[in-house]
Amino acid sequence: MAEPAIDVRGVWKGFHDARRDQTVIAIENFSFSAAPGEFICVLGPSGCGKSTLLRILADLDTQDLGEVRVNGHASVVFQEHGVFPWLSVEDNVGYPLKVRGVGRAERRRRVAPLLDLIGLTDFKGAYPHQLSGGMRQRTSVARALADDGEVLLMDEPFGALDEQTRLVLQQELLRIWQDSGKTVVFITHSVDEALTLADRVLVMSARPGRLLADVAVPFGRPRDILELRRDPRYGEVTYELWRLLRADAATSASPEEVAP
Ligand SMILES: Nc1ncnc2c1ncn2[C@@H]1O[C@H](COP(=O)(O)OP(=O)(O)OP(=O)(O)O)[C@@H](O)[C@H]1O
Repeated sequence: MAEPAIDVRGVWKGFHDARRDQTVIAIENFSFSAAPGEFICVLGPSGCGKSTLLRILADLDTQDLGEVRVNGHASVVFQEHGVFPWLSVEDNVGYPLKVRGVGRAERRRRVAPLLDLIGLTDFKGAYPHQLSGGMRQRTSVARALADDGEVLLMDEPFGALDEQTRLVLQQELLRIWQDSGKTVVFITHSVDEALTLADRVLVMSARPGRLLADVAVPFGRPRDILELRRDPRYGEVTYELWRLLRADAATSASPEEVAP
């Protein structure tokens, strides 16, 4: 069997809560692995530790316990504010190349097909404040593609967008991913988004984040994200994921959260 692209074993992570002078466990004994080219969605309620997990995978934070192996370079797309307001679209996308010392002419040459891919060629000279939210997120995705890691880590990249823009970008992401062979870890709190995109959905419990279930998504590829919703299995898996989340919410509410 091929070596996993990502291997996470028994990861724990806590943060010091200065107000209460105690440690809050954000991630509890979390393990999973991803095969090269697999699309994994991590689904869980707000505050369950999804971003923390992603930051650990991206090497932006370290776990307290456990092992994390990411094979190759990881590129990251954040939820919002992922683009530099003082750079044009073209310079935002080319930024990772600049950091590596790639000269201006070569950057332009490499960025051009990416701008084309995300449909922003006509806006390459625009600045983020002149763009819609969807265009900014496209820019973010293109920048991660310019960075060209074998692994793409995405932290709720479409969370702040309206439903229609979100669907368009999901379909685009699937198309780009399908041709790229990249391994993707995509964080979301949307059941629909997870089912639309993923090969496997890792369901996280409410804080502390534990792996509740690793659910295989039964739909083939390539996916038409509208047709998908007509598949009778769509309702079944949606129900299964909601059932897991609801059962966890019922058992994990802290006394102060359920107190009248
Ligand atoms: N730097 C930090 N210092 C202290 N506590 C933190 C820090 N980062 C995260 N936490 C805590 O860890 C827990 C998990 O946070 P995290 O941001 O990973 O959750 P999340 O699932 O990504 O949430 P959301 O879906 O709302 O973005 C939360 O209780 C949060 O308050």
